[in-house]
Amino acid sequence: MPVPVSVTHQKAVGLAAAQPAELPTSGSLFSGLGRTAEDSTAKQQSNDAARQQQGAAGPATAPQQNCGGGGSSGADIAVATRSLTFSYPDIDGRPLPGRPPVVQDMTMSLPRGATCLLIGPNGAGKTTLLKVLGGKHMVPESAVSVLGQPPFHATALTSSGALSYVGGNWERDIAFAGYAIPLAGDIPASQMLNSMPGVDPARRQRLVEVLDIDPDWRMHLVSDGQRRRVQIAMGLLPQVPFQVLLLDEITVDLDVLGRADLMDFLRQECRERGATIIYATHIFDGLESWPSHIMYVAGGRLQAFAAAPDVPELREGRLLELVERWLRQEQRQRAQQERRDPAEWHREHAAGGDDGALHLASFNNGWAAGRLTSTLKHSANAVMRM
Ligand SMILES: Nc1ncnc2c1ncn2[C@@H]1O[C@H](COP(=O)(O)OP(=O)(O)OP(=O)(O)O)[C@@H](O)[C@H]1O
Repeated sequence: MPVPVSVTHQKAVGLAAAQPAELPTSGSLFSGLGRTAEDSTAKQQSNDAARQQQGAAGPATAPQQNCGGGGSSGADIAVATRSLTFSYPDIDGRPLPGRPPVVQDMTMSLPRGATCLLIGPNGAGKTTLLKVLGGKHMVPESAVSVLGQPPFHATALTSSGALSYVGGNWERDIAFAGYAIPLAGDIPASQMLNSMPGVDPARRQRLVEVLDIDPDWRMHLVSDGQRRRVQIAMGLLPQVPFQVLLLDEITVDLDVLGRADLMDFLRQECRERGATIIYATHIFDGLESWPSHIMYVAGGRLQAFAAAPDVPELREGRLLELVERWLRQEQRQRAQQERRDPAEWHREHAAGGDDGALHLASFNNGWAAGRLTSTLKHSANAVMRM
């Protein structure tokens, strides 16, 4: 039986819970700022000092002034990565040949109470990053810390509901029927919502109201957006309300009102309880005032990470403009890269980076049963290759 593990880079060692982030914020990515990581850190330290003077430090306000955790204690950090690198494995457990890691050398930390927008083009690695943070893929214990613990190894984090990942469509693979079959049994919504043990009835009722769920909905007759509302409620219900919530474009099917109410509710949860949310999305309208932090990923790398007050476009209601500029820039860079010598590109990426020493910590994270045809395409087995 293959053990679910992953292929990682050997640089990922020694995450201390209270490590300040190496802020990858780049001045050129934020208009009118010219701000460097050092500037951000200095500003943050002065903000921290001002907060101490005012005696106003607390989980609800701290993230507004705290980008990467510099100046924060370990207990204040909700999510941290250090040199996090992750590759999906081929059928033999080794990285897919010729493909760079999907997440590369990512170092950051996010304080408790933060509402962080995760932005990036299609295929940037957002879902993969959220799944790694959500404990769905194994990486070295030293590479990721959520609430002070490695999320894959500390299973109580996810089983208790303290760490929750809500993403993708509510679907599953069913043998002989196909992949990604929508979950659509003839089950009333009320039965699903009541099936979770130990839930505070007031919280359940609140979620039903926020998400405007009709308990009489039958799950095989609902629309995509209605199914999504129940899915989100189930993700937010557990007995221990989330401390860290990872949302992977969950609002895509929701109407404008449903989305606005949900985002308000989530921000309130962070302010009142010091919970932390990372939200990956491609829909930006009306989100300018939502995030306390903004994180931009492209090509598997963290390209920018900033506290909201440091991003003029957020203050000025021009988030969409900022994202469009980032994506166009990424598109241009990708086009240039593709024009480069492909052999050189292959050597650089397949070798796992500058030192060329890709370390196979372990194999077979993405258990490949049933996916033989897709994985054989990359296999060294010439006879079976499609
Ligand atoms: N199970 C998998 N096996 C191999 N490669 C994968 C797997 N899942 C994703 N990838 C690859 O990883 C890369 C990043 O995918 P990911 O889904 O994390 O991107 P994303 O930023 O969430 O994209 P989108 O915005 O389109 O949802 C893509 O190149 C994708 O092909």
